[in-house]
Amino acid sequence: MDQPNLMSADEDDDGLLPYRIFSRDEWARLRADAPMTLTADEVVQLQSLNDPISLDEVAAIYLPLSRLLSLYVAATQGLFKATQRFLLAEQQEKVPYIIGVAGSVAVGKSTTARVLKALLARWPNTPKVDLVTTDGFLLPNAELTRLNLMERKGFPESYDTGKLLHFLADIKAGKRNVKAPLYSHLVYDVVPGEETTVDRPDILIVEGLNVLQPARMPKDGTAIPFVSDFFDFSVYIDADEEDLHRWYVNRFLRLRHTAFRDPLSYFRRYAELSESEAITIADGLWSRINLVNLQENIVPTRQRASLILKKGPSHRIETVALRRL
Ligand SMILES: Nc1ncnc2c1ncn2[C@@H]1O[C@H](COP(=O)(O)OP(=O)(O)O)[C@@H](O)[C@H]1O
Ligand SMILES: CC(C)(COP(=O)(O)O)[C@@H](O)C(=O)NCCC(=O)O
Repeated sequence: MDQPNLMSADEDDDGLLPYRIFSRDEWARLRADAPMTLTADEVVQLQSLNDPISLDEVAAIYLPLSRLLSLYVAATQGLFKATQRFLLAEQQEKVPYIIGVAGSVAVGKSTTARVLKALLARWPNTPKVDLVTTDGFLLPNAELTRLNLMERKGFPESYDTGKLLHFLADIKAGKRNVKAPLYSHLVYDVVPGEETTVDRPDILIVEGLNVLQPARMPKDGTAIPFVSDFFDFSVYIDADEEDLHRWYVNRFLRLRHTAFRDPLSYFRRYAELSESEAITIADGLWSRINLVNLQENIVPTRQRASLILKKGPSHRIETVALRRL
């Protein structure tokens, strides 16, 4: 197989960042002999509204990634066994391998996470793969309103980060039946009393815009881990601001004809707006909240990811950057 062309001069702005950069074609070649385990129909089922993905995208981007992850998971299990041997410990059950998926609102994190989950679950050893989204760890709207944070939804202060850290610590400690709260995009709020249960999967995917963010440092010097301290691997989905803005507004316009018509929708009142009124509302939400959050709190975490997938204007991944170990 050809060696990928490593463009060292283009690796980063100042030559300091530890990534190998691949063009789409170079990365696609690294699929090697990984078999296609999804059908075109299954891929359509996995995609989100306004976030197209094709079988070609799965073959070129996600099968090489699945192959890389199968090698990394095996290596991590080897390291785990080595540590057990060093500690003269009884052979313990392996702990879940945790993969973080980060990126802007409307970049298509949910589609990526679902495609990854489906592919990993179809490895020959059929691992159990679970998926959790961090929006469940947002503070409920009532609490955000009380704290005057409704215009800061998705910002670091809008999450119960302590709860998320405890959740991840329990998973890594090998606990059974660990619960995570659930968020509804329809109702635009955390759903009281609804939970998802994570019961010792082989792999857990944790998706959310905040997953690579640093801890807010406590003044008393107590050590607080980063969410990503619990990750074995992380993916950042990247796209240009203009593309993200357009995808967000287009999705909002499409939701007017679908989800917003549901009586339970928080945005019910927007279903009847004219297109130009809807564009004004969506532009406002994007520029006041999601764009500011992207610039201040999400893009600065990009360089912490193990892998950066850079999308072009039609959601097609054009470049892949893999962190050097
Ligand atoms: N107001 C809404 N009503 C219903 N579904 C929504 C709404 N906003 C977003 N969604 C859906 O929620 C999911 C998550 O969206 P988002 O947090 O922007 O992440 P991403 O686009 O990166 O997956 C997507 O599947 C999207 O289509
Ligand atoms: C819930 C969100 C913060 C997204 O969280 P994610 O699932 O991407 O982690 C976002 O969809 C959101 O509601 N942003 C606030 C502004 C808006 O209504 O778009």
